[in-house]
Amino acid sequence: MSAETTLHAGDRTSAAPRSARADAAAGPGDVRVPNVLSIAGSDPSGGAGIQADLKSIAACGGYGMAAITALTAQNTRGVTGVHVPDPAFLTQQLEAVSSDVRIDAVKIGMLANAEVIGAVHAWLSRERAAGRVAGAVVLDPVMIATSGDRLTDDDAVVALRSLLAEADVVTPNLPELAVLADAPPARTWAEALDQARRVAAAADVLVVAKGGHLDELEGSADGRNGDRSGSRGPLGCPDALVGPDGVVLELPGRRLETTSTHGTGCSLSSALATLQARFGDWPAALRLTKRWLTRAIEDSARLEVGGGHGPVSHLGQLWGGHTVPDPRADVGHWWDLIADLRGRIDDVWFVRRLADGTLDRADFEHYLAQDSLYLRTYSKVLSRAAQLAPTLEEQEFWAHSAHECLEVELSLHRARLADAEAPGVTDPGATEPGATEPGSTAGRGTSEAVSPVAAPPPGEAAASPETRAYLGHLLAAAAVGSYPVVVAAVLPCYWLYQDIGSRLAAANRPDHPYADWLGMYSSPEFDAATRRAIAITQTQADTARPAELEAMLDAFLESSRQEMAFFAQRRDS
Ligand SMILES: Nc1ncnc2c1ncn2[C@@H]1O[C@H](COP(=O)(O)OP(=O)(O)OP(=O)(O)O)[C@@H](O)[C@H]1O
Ligand SMILES: Cc1ncc(CO)c(N)n1
Repeated sequence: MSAETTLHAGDRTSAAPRSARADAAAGPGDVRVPNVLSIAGSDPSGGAGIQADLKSIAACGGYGMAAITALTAQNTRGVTGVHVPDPAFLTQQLEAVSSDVRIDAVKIGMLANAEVIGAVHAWLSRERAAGRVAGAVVLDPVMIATSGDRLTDDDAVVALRSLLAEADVVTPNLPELAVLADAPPARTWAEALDQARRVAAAADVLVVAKGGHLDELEGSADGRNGDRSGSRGPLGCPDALVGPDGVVLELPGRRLETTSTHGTGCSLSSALATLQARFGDWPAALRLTKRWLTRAIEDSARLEVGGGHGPVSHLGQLWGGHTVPDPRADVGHWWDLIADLRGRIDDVWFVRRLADGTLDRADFEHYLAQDSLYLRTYSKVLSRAAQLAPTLEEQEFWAHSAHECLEVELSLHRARLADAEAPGVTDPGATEPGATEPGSTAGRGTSEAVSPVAAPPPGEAAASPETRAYLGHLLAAAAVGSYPVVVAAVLPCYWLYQDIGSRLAAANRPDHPYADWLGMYSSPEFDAATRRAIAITQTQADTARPAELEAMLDAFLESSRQEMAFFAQRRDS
């Protein structure tokens, strides 16, 4: 493992993408285009080998180079011949590249025999020592093609094991993993993960365990591998990043019903090398790689190539208007970026006291009054989303949410007016007649179950500076933001509430002073609305250009900060 990667290996455990705010600037225009060298065999049918690598590198935003280790005669049905040029000529190719071009990442694929492995090993050690190969090395220990044909001599395995130590990441499929672990093929996904950990520890590398071959495991013929993959349900296709201490990142995946998986291993390893070079972080790179590859497999349906195991559509996402893989286009990455903030919300005095039942009634009422003001305007911003929505279905979703918000606000308002007429009714357990039903789907639809609260002065409560600041941000998005920006701005109000709500609901107990209210804090309807808002935002991010993505992420992060400040506000502020 190189010094460079050992450094990043520190990130293994934190799994924290380097792309904290500034580094999230990941558009093709913002990030240096890495020079990525593939050292691999040729597949003339274009789906695997260097052909797949060059397409994958390009699709992921890198400049691709290729030194050819072997020429295969193959197509989607199988391999009919292999020609291995003199390893000295491979060395000549490699030196031609490294003597001239800065190499930001290396992907190593098919190495047909021990001599070829030796040539690559010698070149790599030399060039790394000289500082001419500074980037990470991803080794795909190719042994057998998808068609079942062998691509590597048996005696090459020993040499391949010694090359592992030069790599930063190794990407074996399940049969190859067993060979590297010198063990019988894993019978379960858990066993595969354990083999991966042992290989990682022995060679001090990271191992990507791939689930592509899970369906071939003994007993998987029924189409389910629940106990085998550690998850119930239909046969999945998980991948995992495993280090010497165990799993660093496990990515569940859907298993796509397709025969177009020729070259998926080549594509995965070269995409991973490229995205790691762009973002400097293995977990983030693997997440992006998996997302990209899954779609490339889906897009294979558009190709008509051969009659066997067809290739994936490497460039289909670009043809369809999507961006080059960019963490900013992954709403899950946005959520990761606010992990610190999320961690701190639970410690905000208001949330802590709400959870443990020590929240002062006057503080609770202040919060409800501000929430009521907030919801009135938030509803207008949701209406703006409805106005901009590109489909009837999305328009309906936002309009419905806007309506729910008003219902909640009106019930709060009525509750306070009723209390103003009947002062002294402060039993927190009582229920306000006419309050809306639990399970509102509004973005902040959590206040409808408000029990009669001590009456504030009739009329309007003044908006606090925090309420004003949050609404100012949302109104600005509504006034001049595009649909993608508006949906990104309203999202934290759903997502953070849903997240906190589930923890608050868990903290509830029958004698809690705000038991009714906490009980309403999470509901299946609100969960569903949150999922829908996330999905809509993700769809917009999928096709957003870099500048738009930046604006979406900005809007999301600012709303998240405002949510935090809203919770943290004090009565006398
Ligand atoms: N049917 C599928 N649906 C979804 N993802 C898949 C499917 N088959 C393979 N993959 C994904 O493709 C990648 C390669 O996995 P696999 O285990 O097939 O590697 P491989 O055998 O080295 O590939 P190759 O076909 O190039 O030899 C992994 O990310 C895996 O999850
Ligand atoms: C050249 C080449 N490399 C790797 C693979 C594995 O998919 C293949 N089929 N062909």
